[in-house]
Amino acid sequence: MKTSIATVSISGNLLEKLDAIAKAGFGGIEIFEQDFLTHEGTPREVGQMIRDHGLEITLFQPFRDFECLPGALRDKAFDRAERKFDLMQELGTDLVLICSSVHPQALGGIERAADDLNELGGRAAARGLRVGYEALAWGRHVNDHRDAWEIVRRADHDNVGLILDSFHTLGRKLSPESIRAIPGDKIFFVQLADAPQIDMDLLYWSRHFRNMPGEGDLDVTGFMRAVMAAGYQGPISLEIFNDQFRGSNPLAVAQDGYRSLVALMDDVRRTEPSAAVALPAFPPRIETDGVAFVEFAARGEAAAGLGRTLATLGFRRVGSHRNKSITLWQQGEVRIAVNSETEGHAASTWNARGTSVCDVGLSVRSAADTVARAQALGAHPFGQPLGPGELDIPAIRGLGGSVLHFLEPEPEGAQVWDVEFVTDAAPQTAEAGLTRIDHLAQTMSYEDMLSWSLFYTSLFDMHKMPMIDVVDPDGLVRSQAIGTPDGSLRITLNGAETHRTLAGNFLAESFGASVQHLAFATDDIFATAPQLADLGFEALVIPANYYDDIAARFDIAPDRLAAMKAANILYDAEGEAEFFQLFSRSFAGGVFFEIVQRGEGYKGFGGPNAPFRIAAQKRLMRAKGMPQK
Ligand SMILES: O=C(O)c1ccc(O)c(O)c1
Ligand SMILES: [Mg+2]
Repeated sequence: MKTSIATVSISGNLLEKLDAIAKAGFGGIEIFEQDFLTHEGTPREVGQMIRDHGLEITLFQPFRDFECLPGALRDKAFDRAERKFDLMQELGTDLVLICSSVHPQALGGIERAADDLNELGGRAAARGLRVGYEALAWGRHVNDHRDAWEIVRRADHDNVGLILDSFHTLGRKLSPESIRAIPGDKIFFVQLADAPQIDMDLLYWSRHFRNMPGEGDLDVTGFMRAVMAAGYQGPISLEIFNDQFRGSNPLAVAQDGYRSLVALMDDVRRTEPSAAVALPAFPPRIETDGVAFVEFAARGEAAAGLGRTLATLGFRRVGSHRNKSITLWQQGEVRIAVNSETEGHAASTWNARGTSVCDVGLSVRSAADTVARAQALGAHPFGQPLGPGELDIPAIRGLGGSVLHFLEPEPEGAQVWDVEFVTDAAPQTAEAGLTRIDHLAQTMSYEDMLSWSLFYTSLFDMHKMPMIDVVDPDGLVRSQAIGTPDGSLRITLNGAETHRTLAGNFLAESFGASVQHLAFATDDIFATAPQLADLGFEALVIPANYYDDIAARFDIAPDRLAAMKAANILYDAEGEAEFFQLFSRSFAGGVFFEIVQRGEGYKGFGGPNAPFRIAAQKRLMRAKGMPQK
């Protein structure tokens, strides 16, 4: 599979872009004219520099306002094209993209456009070059790939072909199915982009909001299935105009692009089996059964404090590591490790971020398959030296310095706790009915949210839920939840735009840690709450106003409401499905725990309660004089 990306998709100068694109694994670039013009160096030198990076120039673009011009303007357009042909030959590329004209004087007419392209095809052929024609969604006369194809068909020249761009087709809500009937060898090039479904002017949407396939709401897979069914065998190229990406880390964006392309083409070959997709075999999206463990890096008094907090939540200290300074806490299926090592991954996390989650273990059917898919998508395996008797549990590096371990179902999966940990003789303390991890909440800067959701949804069988706004009194936090179809693993990704929000403050305080809270499930929060109180748990205090408000909004029996108020339990409902939650106080720069009772069919996370929770957390921070950015 020949992969390619338009230089306009990422930030930096040309050299920085090429370094990032080559490192991410792409085979070629669409050179956007401006990236070349602003570079110092002759076209020949630029071409050489690109090839020295192991990259091919798959396309030179864009050539604008070519077809259907009258009189002298038409002659001028052909002169311009000849000059660009000179340039292409110097650069070393044979294909130019002509996008449909937006020129105010462009005349319409399919035949006229076909004649112009036929003549241009002749001139290109004389130099061994080819011309591709693309319908811009906002083209003056041509704005539909079916019209562009009709023009190319009538131009009837071996050196003239069609260029398809998923955005222009899907953005205009055109069906891609007609593409199946186009001869594959007349499709010269394919550009891919996704976009969030927002109703706005097409040109503005395209130039600012495109994103990687899988990051938006368009059916790019359906589009590409039609293209492959047509027999297309050329480069598959990303052309992403996105304001955020233009200002982000070029390597991170290029790696996301590569990941999105590979995941997309894997989906295409699985759903369109007749299509010839030249991609090495790797396992399909991985099904996971949820979180097997969460590991904190913590030392000294903070580690002891974390242990005390876990005890007030009903966790029992069940063991300590044979060789390392790690304690293990358990309740129901929830396992939490507290790692105080001074070497290795936990130690480097602690050095960089202080007390924070350094590792998450997920339950999967095959850890080897999970690592194989992750590697195919560009992730790196993670390992560190094993001590005597330690098991080599497969792991990868996630985003933002995180590590993910993969554990297989018991009995094999249980081994690590039996083999590496010595059972503590600690007295059995009371549990509080916590059964499993309902969800993990990760915080990141707003601009990294798409990366994180793509990471999870391309590797695992997880789907995005609608994005919601969490209202912090000091700014909005965007929240994107993702989950497995059966809800066994749920993750909320919270994107903070300012350090003044609670989420942003956590990011600043923890120097970019990601897991900000863990939510534990209970089957009966009204039984759990008094048990927690007996254990000395201090819930986050929710003001009386909140309970007046939910009494007005929902039908809640008075004794139920009183019990909720007494235990600081918050409430939400989706139809008949109810949801209850309560929170711990924060520690370590803003980490906290949540306890939820999720009624059958409730899909959310208590979003409407977030402002109350955040305001209460901020009150506590102010009372304690904690730093607030
Ligand atoms: O926004 C544009 O002008 C533009 C240019 C070239 C393309 O291939 C495209 O899809 C859009
Ligand atoms: Mg395009």
